[in-house]
Amino acid sequence: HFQSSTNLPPGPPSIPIITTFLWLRQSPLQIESLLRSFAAKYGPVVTLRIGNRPTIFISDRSIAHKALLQNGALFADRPPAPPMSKIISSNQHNISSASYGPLWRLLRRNLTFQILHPSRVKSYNRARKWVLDILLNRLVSHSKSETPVTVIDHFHYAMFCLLVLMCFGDKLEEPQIHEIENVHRAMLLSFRRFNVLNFWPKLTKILLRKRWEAFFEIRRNQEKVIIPLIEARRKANQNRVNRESRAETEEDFVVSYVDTLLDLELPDEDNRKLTDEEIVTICSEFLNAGTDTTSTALQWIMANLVKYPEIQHKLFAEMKGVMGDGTGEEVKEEDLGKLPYLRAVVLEGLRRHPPGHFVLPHAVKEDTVLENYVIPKNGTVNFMVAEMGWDPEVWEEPMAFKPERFMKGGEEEEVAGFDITGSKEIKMMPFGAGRRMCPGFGLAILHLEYFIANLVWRFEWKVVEGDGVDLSEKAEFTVVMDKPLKANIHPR
Ligand code: HEM
Repeated sequence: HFQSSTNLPPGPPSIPIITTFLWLRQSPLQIESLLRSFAAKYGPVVTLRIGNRPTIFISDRSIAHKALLQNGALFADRPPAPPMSKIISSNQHNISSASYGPLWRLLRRNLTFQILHPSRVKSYNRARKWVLDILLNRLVSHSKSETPVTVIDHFHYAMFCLLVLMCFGDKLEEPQIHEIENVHRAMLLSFRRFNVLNFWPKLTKILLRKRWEAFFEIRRNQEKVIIPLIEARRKANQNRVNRESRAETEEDFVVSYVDTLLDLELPDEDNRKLTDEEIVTICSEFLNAGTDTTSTALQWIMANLVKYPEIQHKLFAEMKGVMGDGTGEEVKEEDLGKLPYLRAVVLEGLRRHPPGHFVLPHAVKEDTVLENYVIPKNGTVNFMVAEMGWDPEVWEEPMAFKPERFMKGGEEEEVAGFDITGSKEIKMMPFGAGRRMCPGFGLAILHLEYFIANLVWRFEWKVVEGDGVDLSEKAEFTVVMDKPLKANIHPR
């Protein structure tokens, strides 16, 4: 039908400004259940109008595969940033918001090849050990009090430390890390409050002038804390002729993300260098992208290990098989590859409790046909991550937590063969899929495995009698536990 091939995907009729109000007032989880009911009514590709852009949601994994993998280049763009995000992203000069083009490619390649390359990731092992010791010491001193420990703040801090050390060099001390954390937290906490500024900037610049000022103040504070750190790396680097030779001469010199950003030249902008403000933006993207996501996943997984002691026991037994009886020692990174059940626990955690229930908004550069619908270039496209991983056609009892799915005899290929990038078929997509897929997925899995292994190796995690483990969700920056995990921990 010619008619249907020029149509937007179906969706509820709406008066734009009302949907926008609803969008702002409802919690994202309410939106998600609303979307589920729309999908039941209108099918797997649905249009909503938010602001003045048609927003399209895709809930079906094979359509997602068609869009993100088979037509990857068409669906790899991002929509223009709304006013507030434009400021936070230095006018879309970071990886997650840059439009699909040379700047995005440069920044993404820099992260992938300079920082996330396995040999470079290895060079951060001292940082990981340092942070693990901080975390374990905090837990050991807590366990002496014999009261339940609420873990999320500890997990969050540990992940944040790790990324700060990768970002600014591993010579920072805890007080400096706290300072960086404070300015970032201020920005994240205020997101909801500032969201309204995105929709009616002209109006809100007058009506909500104080709110705009508060927002600028938070951004300035962030720059005040981060720019001196950038300056310090710049000075340190000026003394060297060649960083690689320096790495050889100074045994403990570790290349940081900032170092690599200082070297970049922007191909589209007369090969200029990044400004300090842009570097602040890109560093803060790095810290934000990897902290809440990973610590949320860690909390969900530990919650399931507390709730299902038999799974925890099986995991401990697997480690014992590799480590022998040497309790007290840590599980080393080299050992992680010998622990398939550990990997299965992590994958199952990411499937059942993906930290983000949506990817970041995508866009197409040209009107594009998908499933006989037109995806318009002035629109936004999103994918329902959680739905994809809960498809009963792929997963038996999709809402159950069963790492055995990923082991021999389970419904999936074994962990070693499981393709989290979904290149042939999308069965879950906690990291997205295709060209915009999370570049940090390998690092995230390493961090999860390393911490889960050591947390379980060092302590037995037990449910708090009478409290249980409540797996209800709450949407914040990521989808977190509504009742944060509390557990009793006993040194093994
Ligand atoms: C469990 C942890 C993590 C999860 C679940 C996660 C998930 C995601 C998702 C769903 C996206 C959006 C994909 C899309 O728009 O199609 C994304 C993008 C991104 N993530 Fe992650 N992520 C995690 C950890 C990390 C880490 C550790 C880093 C940094 C090293 C990172 C850096 C990024 C960046 C830079 C992007 C933007 C990619 C682009 O637009 O090209 N993430 N992530």
